[in-house]
Amino acid sequence: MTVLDVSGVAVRLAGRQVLTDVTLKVAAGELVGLIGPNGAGKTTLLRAVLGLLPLAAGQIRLVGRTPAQVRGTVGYVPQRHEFAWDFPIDVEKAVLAGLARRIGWMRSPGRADRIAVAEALERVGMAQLRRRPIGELSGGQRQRVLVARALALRPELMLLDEPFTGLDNPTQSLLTDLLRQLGEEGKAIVITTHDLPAAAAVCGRLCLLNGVVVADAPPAELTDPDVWLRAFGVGGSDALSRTLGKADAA
Ligand SMILES: Nc1ncnc2c1ncn2[C@@H]1O[C@H](COP(=O)(O)OP(=O)(O)OP(=O)(O)O)[C@@H](O)[C@H]1O
Repeated sequence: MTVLDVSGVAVRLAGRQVLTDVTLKVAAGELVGLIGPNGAGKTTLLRAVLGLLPLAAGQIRLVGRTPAQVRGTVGYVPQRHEFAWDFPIDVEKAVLAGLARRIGWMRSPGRADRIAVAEALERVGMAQLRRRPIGELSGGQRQRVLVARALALRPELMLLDEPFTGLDNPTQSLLTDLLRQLGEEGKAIVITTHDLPAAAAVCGRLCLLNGVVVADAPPAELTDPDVWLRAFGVGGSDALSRTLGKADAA
C-alpha cells in the first residue's frame, strides 16, 4: 500500500524554484533515504509533505488524503536545533506535547495518551529519564525525545530530518535498529541525511535529490558515477562504492 504519494511537485520559495517535478512514492514498510547536498530541497520536501508549504505544481497524497487533511498525524522528527530546548518542561511532558493537536489544546490527556507516551519513551530508551528537564539532556537524548514525540502519535508515516547528525555509535545503533523495527511493523519512513553509510545500512531505497530527483533506487544499484555527479557535483569514488556495498564496482 502506498502511504506517501508525491507526484510532479514543484515548490517556489521567495520567488525561487526549490523543487521541480519531484515524484516520490513510499509504501508501508519502506524506509527511504532522502540524500542530497546542502540546499538540495530535502527539508523543503518534508515541509511540503507536512502541508506547511504551498505547492506551485503537482500534488501530495497520504493514503489518498491531502497534507491539510492529515495535519498533526504524521510523525515528524525535526532537526534537533529546531526544537525549543529551553522550554521548562520534563521529557514526559515534551513527548505529551507532541500529541497536543490530537488531544485538543484545551483538553487533558487521557489514559490512552499517557500509555502512548510511556511506550514511546520505552522504545527510545528514555523511560528512566522521563522526569528530567529537557534543557539538561545531551544531544543524543534530545534526538531520542524527538523520535518519541513522533512515535507517540503512532503514525503510518514518519519523516525524520537529519536524525543521525552528531550521534555517538550506541545512539545511532539504537536509532537504526528502531527504524528497521518500525519498517517491519509496516510504517512508511523517510529520512533525510548526509550520513551515507547510515542511510545505506538502514534504507531499502535512496532518493537522490538536487532540486529534482536525480535517482531513486536501492543503495546497491546506485553505482553509476554520473548519478552522483548530477546529485552532488562529485564523481562516484571507490569509497562511495564501498559504502553502497559494491566494493568491486568500477
Ligand atoms: N523560507 C525560505 N524562504 C526562501 N528560501 C528558502 C526558505 N527555506 C529554504 N529556502 C531555500 O531553499 C533551498 C532548499 O533548502 P532546504 O532547507 O530544503 O535544503 P536541504 O536539502 O534541506 O539542505 P541542508 O542539507 O543544508 O539541510 C535553499 O536554497 C534554501 O536557501
